[in-house]
Parts: sequence; C-alpha cells; structure tokens
Amino acid sequence: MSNVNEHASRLLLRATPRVLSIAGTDPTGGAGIQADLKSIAANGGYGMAVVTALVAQNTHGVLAVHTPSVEFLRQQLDAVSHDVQIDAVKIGMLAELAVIDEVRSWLQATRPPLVVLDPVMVSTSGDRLLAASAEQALRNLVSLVDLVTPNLPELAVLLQEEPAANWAEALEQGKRLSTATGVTVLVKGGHLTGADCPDALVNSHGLLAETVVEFVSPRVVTNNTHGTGCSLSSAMATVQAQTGDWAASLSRVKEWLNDALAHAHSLEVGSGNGPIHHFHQLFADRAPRGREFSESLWAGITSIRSRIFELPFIVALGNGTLDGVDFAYYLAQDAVCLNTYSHVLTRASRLAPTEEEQRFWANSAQLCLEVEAELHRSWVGDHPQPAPGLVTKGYLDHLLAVGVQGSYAVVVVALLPRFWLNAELGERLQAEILAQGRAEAHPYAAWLETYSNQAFVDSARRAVAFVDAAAAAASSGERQNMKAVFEQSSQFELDFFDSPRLHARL
Ligand SMILES: Nc1ncnc2c1ncn2[C@@H]1O[C@H](COP(=O)(O)OP(=O)(O)O)[C@@H](O)[C@H]1O
Ligand SMILES: Cc1ncc(COP(=O)(O)O)c(N)n1
Repeated sequence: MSNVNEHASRLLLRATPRVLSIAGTDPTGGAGIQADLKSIAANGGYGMAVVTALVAQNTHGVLAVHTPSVEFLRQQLDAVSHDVQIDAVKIGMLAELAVIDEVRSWLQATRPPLVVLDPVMVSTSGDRLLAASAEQALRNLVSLVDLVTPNLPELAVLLQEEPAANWAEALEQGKRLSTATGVTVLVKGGHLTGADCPDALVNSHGLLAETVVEFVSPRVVTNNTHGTGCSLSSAMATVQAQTGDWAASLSRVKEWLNDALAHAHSLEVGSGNGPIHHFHQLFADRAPRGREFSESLWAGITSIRSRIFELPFIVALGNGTLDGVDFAYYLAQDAVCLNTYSHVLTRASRLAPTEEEQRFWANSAQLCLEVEAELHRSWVGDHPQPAPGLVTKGYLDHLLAVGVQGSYAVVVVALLPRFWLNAELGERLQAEILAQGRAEAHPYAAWLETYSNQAFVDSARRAVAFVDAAAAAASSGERQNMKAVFEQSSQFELDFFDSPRLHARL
C-alpha cells in the first residue's frame, strides 16, 4: 500500500484473488457493492463486501442514504481482516468524513497489499454520494492507495481545478495528481463525447513503461452506464492481483467492460440508466433454449435479408418484369446447385442423431433431385448442364467442404439458409403477387409456388427446429462456428440471387 516498491514486493499474485469491496449499496444491483461483487467474480476473483452506506437508489437516481455507525463499519472490516487474507481492496462510496477516517485507520492497521480507490462523489444521475465537507479527507486518502480511478469531474475536485474540457487536459490533470500524490491515476474518458472512449494510466514516478499508457476503445452507444466506474475499479483490483501489471490489467478489463456495455441492453433492468452485463461471457456459454439460437442467427443476417429484397433480380422477379435471359441463367445454375445440395443433405441424414432427423434430411435430398428434374422438364429443357458459374462454384465448394469436415450441427446450419431464405422469399413474393391480383398473368407464379407452397414452408420450419436442437447440444465453440457457417451460406444465397445480373450475359 502507498509506496510503489512496497506494493510490488508485497503483492502475491493469485489465480483467484480474495478481493474486498468497501462501498455503498445499490438495491437494483447495477452499482456500488452489488456491481463490485459481480465484477470481481466475472474477472475471476473471490468477492467480499463491507457496506459503508445503504443507498435507496435505482436506475433513475438516489432517494435516500443511510450511513450506519462507524463502530459497526469497523466491526465489519475487522470481521473480514481478522479471518481472511485479503489480496486486494477496492474502495468506493465513503459518504462522509467519519467513514473516511475509519477506513483510513483500518487501512493503516491492516496494510492490504493492493488498494484501488474509486473516489465516488456524485452518481451518474447527478446525486451527491459524498458530503462536500468530506472532500479534503478523500484527497488525503489518495496518497495511501496504489491506484485512483476518478472520472473527469472527480479528477477536477481532487485537484481543486476546473473539470478538463478535453482528453489532453484530462491527461495533464492526471499527471498533476500523480505527481502530487505518488499514486498511479486511471484517467477515464467516459464523460467526454466522441466516437472513442479513451482511458489512461498515468504515473509520474516511473512505475509504468511510460508516464501515460493509453487504451482507446470504441464508445458503445447505450444509456446503460450505471455502475461502470464501480465495475471498472473492482475489476482492476481483481485483475491486478492476478497479473501484477497495471497496463496488462487495464487492457484486459477495458475489453471486458466494453463487451459488458455492448450486452447491457439484453438485461432489461429498470427504465433509466440500466446496469452493464457483468456476466456476458458466462451467459454466452449457456446452452440456448427453444428458438433462441435460430432467432439470433436470423437477427444476425438482417442486413443480408434486406439486401436480397432490394436486388434488381428479386424486384423484377416479384413484379414479373424479369428478363428471360436472367431467369434462364438462374434456373440453370439452380439445377447445378440442387444436385450438390442433395449430396450434402444426404450427408446430414447420415450424421443425424435421431431417426426423425435422418428421415427428414433424406427426404429433403430426394425432393431436391425431384425439383432438379422438374426444372429440366419445365424450364431448362434439354440444354446440356452448364458449368457452374463463379458464384455457384463458390457456394458449392463451401457446402461440400462443410459436408466433408463438419459435424452434424455445422452441416445442417450450412444447409439452412437455402430452406429459410427461399421460404421467406417464396412467401413474400407470392403474397405480393396475390395482393396485385395477378397470379394468373404472372410469368413466374408457377415457379414461385415451389418455394411458397405449404410443404416447403413446413420443411423450412422443421429444419430451423433441428438446427435449434443441434445448437442446444453443441459446445459454445461449435455454436460460434455454426453462426459463422450460417452467415457464409446466407451471403452465398445473396450472391447467388445477384449472379444473373453479373454473369448471365458473359
Ligand atoms: N459509452 C461507453 N462506451 C465505452 N466505454 C465507456 C462508455 N462509458 C463509459 N465507458 C468506460 O467506463 C469506465 C467508466 O468511465 P466514466 O464514465 O468516465 O466513469 P464513472 O462511471 O466513474 O463516471 C471507463 O473505462 C470508460 O472508458
Ligand atoms: C453505492 C454507489 N456507489 C457508487 C455509485 C456511482 O455509480 P457510477 O459508477 O454509475 O457513477 C452509485 N450510484 N452508488
């Protein structure tokens, strides 16, 4: 504590450090001690907590603060330190002078090897969390810790200066605070505006490789920033106790924090500034339920789907103005495609874990061959099978490679876009034609019926359900692979619909 070399020599690195948070509460779980415990656990530490103040607050603001007696605070602190070997301490809201004095006295008696101070003064909602009369005592506490993590308004109060107007001024203030206190300062750029969100470690005493070590990450567009400062400081205490390297710790923590901000919306906690998603990584490893996985696949190709409906080929197919040359090219390539597609469906059938799935994929393989034969009978005629065009070849190589190497889950997800996108297309174009009352006169209505008929739509639905079942049984690594393969096949579908425009007249 306090002295740089002392910190380095006393810090014993641990895989699961025991980290104590000394802070206030947030009953909605997004800030204060509740956020600290999640943040410590999410970063691999064992979290402990001593409450300085009970705060009635939510995602909109602070309603009331109750500060228990300092005697009781000391009892809590001693209860922990008399029993547990503490590897790191994070200090958050201290509320008032008497609390600061008590924590200071405990720190001096206990001398934990690593202390991070988040000088909490005002909440995101603008409510005071530190009495103005306690600001000087908090300033005096800074020189006792190893890292201080002020936001820009707090940095200004610690220095008794005006708040920095830009990042360069913030870094200068960070240097002044480090020079004055001997402590490393984590200057945070969350309160600035701009596409990026910079943070920097500043130490004017040669502790770091350079005086300023900066990390920039993209600013996440979100209102869910409640408790980011709390979460950052407790994560820093935890990771530093694992690595002993401030720069490495901030690099890791910032990446985690950015993802936690990016996933915050999925929690749906409160109607104000919601919490970040501390456990996004853990939740990503959970097996998906119901249609969760396929819904995420579908959402992931939103832009590909809308681009398909904007293609000149699809627009003209829908309104019946499609040039015969384009349509003939498309059908000839489709016939080539269906043949290989049927091979890969057969492979899916062989790998399928249940008889129902075996039958489904085998039937689909057979249907493909029937549709191919029908294409030749009704549309393509007796022309010799053309060579696969560039896009067709790319798509088929992709399907065959997955078919040879992929697990069942990966093979079926590679096949899925053809079912799903064609069913969507068939349904939408058919509805468009019916709405125009032109089913009889439409030159391609009969062909569109292949993909809009109920049997095809049902088989697309069953294929989706089998992919969901396969995803639920897959490992998280395999699910990631499934998602990538699904996106690749979908991109090939888009390119395939666009290929007549590019290649029909070569
Ligand atoms: N919208 C955002 N996108 C990415 N990172 C952010 C965003 N808002 C805050 N941060 C990060 O969260 C941490 C807390 O920052 P800040 O908002 O400055 O402090 P505080 O929460 O104490 O007010 C910093 O690491 C900052 O870079
Ligand atoms: C008990 C407690 N401590 C700290 C904060 C600051 O939260 P933020 O990180 O959003 O500024 C808070 N709202 N409540």
